[in-house]
Amino acid sequence: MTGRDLHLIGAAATEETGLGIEVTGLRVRFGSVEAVAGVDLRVEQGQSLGLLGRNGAGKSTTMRVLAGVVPPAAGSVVVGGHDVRAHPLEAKRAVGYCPDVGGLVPRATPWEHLQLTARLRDLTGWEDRGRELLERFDLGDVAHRVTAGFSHGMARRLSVVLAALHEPAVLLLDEPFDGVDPVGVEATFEVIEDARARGAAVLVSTHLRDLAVDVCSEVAVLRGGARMATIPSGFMAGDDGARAYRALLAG
Ligand SMILES: Nc1ncnc2c1ncn2[C@@H]1O[C@H](COP(=O)(O)OP(=O)(O)OP(=O)(O)O)[C@@H](O)[C@H]1O
Repeated sequence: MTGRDLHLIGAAATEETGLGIEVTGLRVRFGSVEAVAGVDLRVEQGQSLGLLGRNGAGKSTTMRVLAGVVPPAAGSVVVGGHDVRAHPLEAKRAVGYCPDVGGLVPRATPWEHLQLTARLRDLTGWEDRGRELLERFDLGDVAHRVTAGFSHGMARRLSVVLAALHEPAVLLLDEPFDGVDPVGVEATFEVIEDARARGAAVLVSTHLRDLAVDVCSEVAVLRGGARMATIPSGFMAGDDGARAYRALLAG
């Protein structure tokens, strides 16, 4: 069975179970700032959606709600079939989350991060996959070096590895390409394609429109905390896509 076959099975399963990502009318407020002002998103199993928008558009806050880190003020958020408000633990279990910043323990090595992730998620028999992911992201040689001295790109790559380790039903990658070299970008593409092939829903927040177009079936554009449009990624490609994107940002 090929990855494409699995992908199609995943897509068919969505129609029956409604798993994936479903966000309706999401609102988040920090004091007087309305960070998210009514966002609707839907990502089917086996699909990947790119989240684009200017600084402060609400992308990371939306991601944090999906990951169970920030509570929604209003709206409905369902990940992997679990409502984040009604079933927060089940929702968190379904998700693999690469935050935009932080998340690593400076005194711990990549291998210790994997051990901690595995323990928190009650994983067994994860070691081969952990080793394979570290090699794929060119982190094998530093598997036992503390992360304190890691470059920004190395830390980004490890964060993607940790998000992907347990093969989550919902993969959330916030700025996974930021400062990452071509080897890391390629490895992240592979992780996204693998996730899609086994029927996971993937959400990728990035400022890199070209990479979003390459790896996502659709892109959603946020502006001022609200969703302006969700469109097939092909319409965002090339010079025409750049013009369309600028028009959506300008309103
Ligand atoms: N913890 C917080 N406290 C106060 N305001 C916040 C907090 N987190 C986010 N905000 C505000 O919410 C808005 C949306 O921020 P968010 O980080 O979600 O945007 P973003 O689209 O991810 O931006 P960027 O592309 O710069 O990462 C911004 O006005 C930001 O200042």
